[in-house]
Amino acid sequence: MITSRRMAAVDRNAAALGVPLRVLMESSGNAVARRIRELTTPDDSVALVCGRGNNGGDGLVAARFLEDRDVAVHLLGRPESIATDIARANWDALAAAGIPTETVTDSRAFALDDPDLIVDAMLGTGITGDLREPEASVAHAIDDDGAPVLAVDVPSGVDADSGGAPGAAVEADHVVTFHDLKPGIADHTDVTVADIGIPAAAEERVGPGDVAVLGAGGDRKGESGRTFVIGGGPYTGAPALAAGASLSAGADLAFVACPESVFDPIAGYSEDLIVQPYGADGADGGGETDHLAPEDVPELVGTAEDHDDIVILGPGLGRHPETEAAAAAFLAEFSGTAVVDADALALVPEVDTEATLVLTPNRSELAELGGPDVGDLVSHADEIRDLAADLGHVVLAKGKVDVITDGETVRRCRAGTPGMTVGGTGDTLAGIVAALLARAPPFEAACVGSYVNGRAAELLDRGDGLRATELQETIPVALEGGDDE
Ligand SMILES: NC(=O)C1=CN([C@@H]2O[C@H](COP(=O)(O)OP(=O)(O)OC[C@H]3O[C@@H](n4cnc5c(N)ncnc54)[C@H](O)[C@@H]3O)[C@@H](O)[C@H]2O)[C@@H](O)CC1
Ligand SMILES: [K+]
Repeated sequence: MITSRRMAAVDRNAAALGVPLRVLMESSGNAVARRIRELTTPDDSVALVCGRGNNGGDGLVAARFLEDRDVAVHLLGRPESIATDIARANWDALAAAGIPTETVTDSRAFALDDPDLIVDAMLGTGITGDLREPEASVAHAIDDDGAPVLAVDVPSGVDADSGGAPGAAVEADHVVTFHDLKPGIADHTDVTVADIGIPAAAEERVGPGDVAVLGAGGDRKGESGRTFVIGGGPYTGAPALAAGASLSAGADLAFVACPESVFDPIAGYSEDLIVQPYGADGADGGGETDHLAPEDVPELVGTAEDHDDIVILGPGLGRHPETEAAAAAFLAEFSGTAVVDADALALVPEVDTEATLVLTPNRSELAELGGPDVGDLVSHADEIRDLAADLGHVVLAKGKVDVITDGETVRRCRAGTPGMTVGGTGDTLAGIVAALLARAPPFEAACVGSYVNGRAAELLDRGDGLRATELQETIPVALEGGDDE
């Protein structure tokens, strides 16, 4: 089953893999023609009613494959108003081949010549709102005719996702849909799902299509979030990189909560970051602390939850026993959304948490979480999926090829360059994922985050000389979908 939004991502990914929509439409139209042959005898007449979008384009291609048959092509609207280049090219191809066509500019002039089968190629997944004219009147005319109806992709007027048909809609006897079943027609009695040659990698690999549909339909659609990095102590660069990358990926504000001892260097990196020191008086009131400790936790949880911040827990925290106890206490008490990275990861299996987490382990951290200790993540993807299911969190395992899983679905992401082995690219990834968590569900944020981080490195074109700080320049370009492969 596939939603229209996911289908839009997949067809864009297919194009990036060298299989453009024009090629897919050829397969779709061919599949429709094959089903028409199954449903009719050579002497039967077929009326193809085509809209001005790509659903109509499928019908026009089908007509070309049925040149030997008694076929009438009705285009709803003037040829100049055909909405897509591919559909128009297929209209021109019919004309060039001398296949007779008819344009319907007024629904009152629409007449069927007693066909044995009507093909509804008016509208597919591109419908918005109720059927307008002339489509609404033509839908009634099709129903009134009484001939059997074959719908292309979905019956026109029916929402492919919900199955709802608020206004007029075609009642189809048969449906040919493409690539995968659409939820809105799952209960239809005669649906043929046609394989149109979309490569499996277009679904399994994260690609530009996933970026293109991001945010449309997410849980927290349209919101730009605040990122709250809890990190730093023994290290100072990691939390600053994570916070900076999250700003580049669209967060409105990025805070870093760090021990007082490292306030100065972290605050000195960038005027864009808001640095909030904790533990100024030390655990026992005697001097500043240099690490996260359990007594800092209630205030951090309170701050993050009060502002609905997306937390990044871990970058540069180190492994002081008090820090580990504090990170575990944070996870136990926090009920919001967080990316857990670096030293904080090892604590996740020990803690019961209500928080929604995206875990971003590298190879050794994955092994510490209970996952496989391997370089080739892809051939151990099932184990990583099972780990994510056991933990109940999204896992983004970082490797040459990243493996991302919510415990059910597994995707992989090959974006990136060899130069990304440089320190800090894991921190930028955590920052990007945090920013995306404000606008998309966790699995989607993790998938797209992996792609955007890798793509940002590709766009820099630095080879081995990559620096993680530079990614902040190209993250926005990668997120815009600029320079699609
Ligand atoms: N996504 C894919 O991978 C593929 C899609 N294909 C086809 O492309 C279709 C989607 O094409 P499009 O996105 O061009 O969309 P459609 O062809 O479904 O509809 C778009 C057209 O309908 C008009 N329209 C929208 N709402 C309307 C309404 N309520 N009343 C009247 N007119 C309305 C628009 O102005 C536009 O001209 C799919 O259903 C499928 O048939 C296939 O060709 C190949 C593969
Ligand atoms: K249709």
